[in-house]
Amino acid sequence: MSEEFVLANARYGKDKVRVLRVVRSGNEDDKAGRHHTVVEYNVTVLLEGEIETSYTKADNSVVVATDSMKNITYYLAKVSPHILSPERFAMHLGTHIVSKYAHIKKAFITVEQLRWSRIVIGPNGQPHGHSFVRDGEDKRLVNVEIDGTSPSTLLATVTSGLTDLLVLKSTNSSFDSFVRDEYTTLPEVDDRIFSTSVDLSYVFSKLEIPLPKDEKLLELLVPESIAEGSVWDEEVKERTRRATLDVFAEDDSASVQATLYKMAGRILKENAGIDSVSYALPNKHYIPVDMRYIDVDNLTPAKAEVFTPLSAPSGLISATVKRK
Ligand SMILES: O=c1[nH]c(=O)c2[nH]c(=O)[nH]c2[nH]1
Repeated sequence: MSEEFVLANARYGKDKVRVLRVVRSGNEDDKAGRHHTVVEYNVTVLLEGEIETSYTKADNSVVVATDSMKNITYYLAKVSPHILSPERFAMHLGTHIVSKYAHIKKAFITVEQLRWSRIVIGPNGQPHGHSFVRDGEDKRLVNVEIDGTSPSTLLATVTSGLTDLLVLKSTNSSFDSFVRDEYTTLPEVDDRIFSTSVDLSYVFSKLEIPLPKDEKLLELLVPESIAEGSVWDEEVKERTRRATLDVFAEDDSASVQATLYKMAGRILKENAGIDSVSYALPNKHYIPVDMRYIDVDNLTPAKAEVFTPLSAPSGLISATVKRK
């Protein structure tokens, strides 16, 4: 009798592979001249392909162990010339796995990069050669999908962005003219605090990577097209973070929705290689304290100076903006 169910989809892999990589570029013999760069990544590797029988027939012959995925991640962290760019490293990892295992058709690589910024020392602000500071809880987040279903090329979809960028502005934010009915208790305000924790992601135009013929190259390094690709350069990261902060600070905000749309538009204007931009912006409410108990006006927007953060609930405003 045939079973009454089938495997609808399957994807598996390793999560939270934590890696810190030191890149040494100065004169190591001279303690004072040592110049290092560090990156810290949390990597997720997930695979799809001809792996059904591992679920349906207990057939482990199709299983690349998740432990091996962890080992490949460490190995490429050691040898990849792309380690300092999370986008390129993720592409290297994904293309390496899909081209090495014929029955693995797709790789989904996520790289979360934690902040380690160079410490600036002394009165003249000298960047230190090998000391770093966690100067923010925001993270860079990169998702790469490598599609190896076609025989001669790999198709890469690269999504990049940031999470947990906490911002607050203390004026130039209003919210009025919204629906008023029997459920409405929120007063209209021409001035309020606007605070959010920015989650931003943007999708680059798809990239075709021709499979290199040289086995060695495939084994060890990335296809040239990744190395040459310039669209993932640091400048894009800097421009998108800058656009987010600039627009947030400068906009005379009519709502989170309206500010979000302007941020996304600026990113699309400034970055030709980006096809669409998504934001998720929690509206982290700060409520003026009602001080009428002591006959003090702290509620009129212009007089509101003491606020209390509302940990929950928060609004959650999200949208994707794309080119026409
Ligand atoms: O900018 C805002 N957008 C909303 O949709 C909303 N809803 C709400 O209660 N406050 C706000 N603020």
